[in-house]
Amino acid sequence: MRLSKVSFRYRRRDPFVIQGADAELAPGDIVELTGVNGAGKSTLLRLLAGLTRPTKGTIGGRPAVVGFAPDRFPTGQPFTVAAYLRHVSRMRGGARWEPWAERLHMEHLLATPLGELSKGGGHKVGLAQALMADPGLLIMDEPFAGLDAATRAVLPDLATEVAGRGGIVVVSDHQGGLRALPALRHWTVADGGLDEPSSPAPPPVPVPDELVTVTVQVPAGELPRFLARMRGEGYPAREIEESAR
Ligand SMILES: Nc1ncnc2c1ncn2[C@@H]1O[C@H](COP(=O)(O)OP(=O)(O)OP(=O)(O)O)[C@@H](O)[C@H]1O
Repeated sequence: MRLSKVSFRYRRRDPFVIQGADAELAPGDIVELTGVNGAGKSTLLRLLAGLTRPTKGTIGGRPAVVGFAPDRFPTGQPFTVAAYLRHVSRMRGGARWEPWAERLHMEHLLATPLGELSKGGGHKVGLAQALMADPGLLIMDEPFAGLDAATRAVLPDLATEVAGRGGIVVVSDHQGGLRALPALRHWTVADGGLDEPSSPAPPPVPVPDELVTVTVQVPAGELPRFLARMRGEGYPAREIEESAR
């Protein structure tokens, strides 16, 4: 996939948000995109996805199937999460959505109407619909923002799997969530220009969260409230079946 002298502005006479961007992406590439707020990261991601056309220049060789996880999932649709994922599955030729619901820790959200989702919940739905299609180009806009720790920990594996199948992955990220990946490419957007520094940014300071499993016994009548509270705080809490205890 190749970007040749790509420039973009939202309206005539507006300044260009992206100016003269040149870049090449090869199968298996994973790219981390950074830049200050308003630099043009989301704009560039939409151009890469083909959701917006360049004002000048061209983007060629885009893989046929694009998965796009937006920074804000549009929740104004009259579906529950499960109904929405079934709908996307039908549009994507019957792709299975259940494994994604499990990997993204969203089973407890399936009966929730899209309009009632939290920011992180909406984010998970956006990721599930993007991944479901087995994309040749996966674009994720700030996927680490608003996600609980267990789901953040899964994202590097998901990116690696798509790249391992020959896909291209481009991710805007302020948090260095993919920095542990070997051969991660790094792009920055500043003053409209797209740059790929030869020396990568320093590794992130935060240590990845280590997950431990604990068991807690609560009176049966309090279980729904307890689970809701834990999940509300971002923990993937679930009841353990009697036979599995
Ligand atoms: N729909 C739009 N119409 C007009 N201008 C827009 C639109 N969307 C974004 N912009 C402008 O384009 C510029 C780049 O915005 P963009 O959202 O791409 O930046 P970003 O790097 O993703 O920012 P952030 O880190 O805050 O998400 C900003 O000046 C923004 O105000």
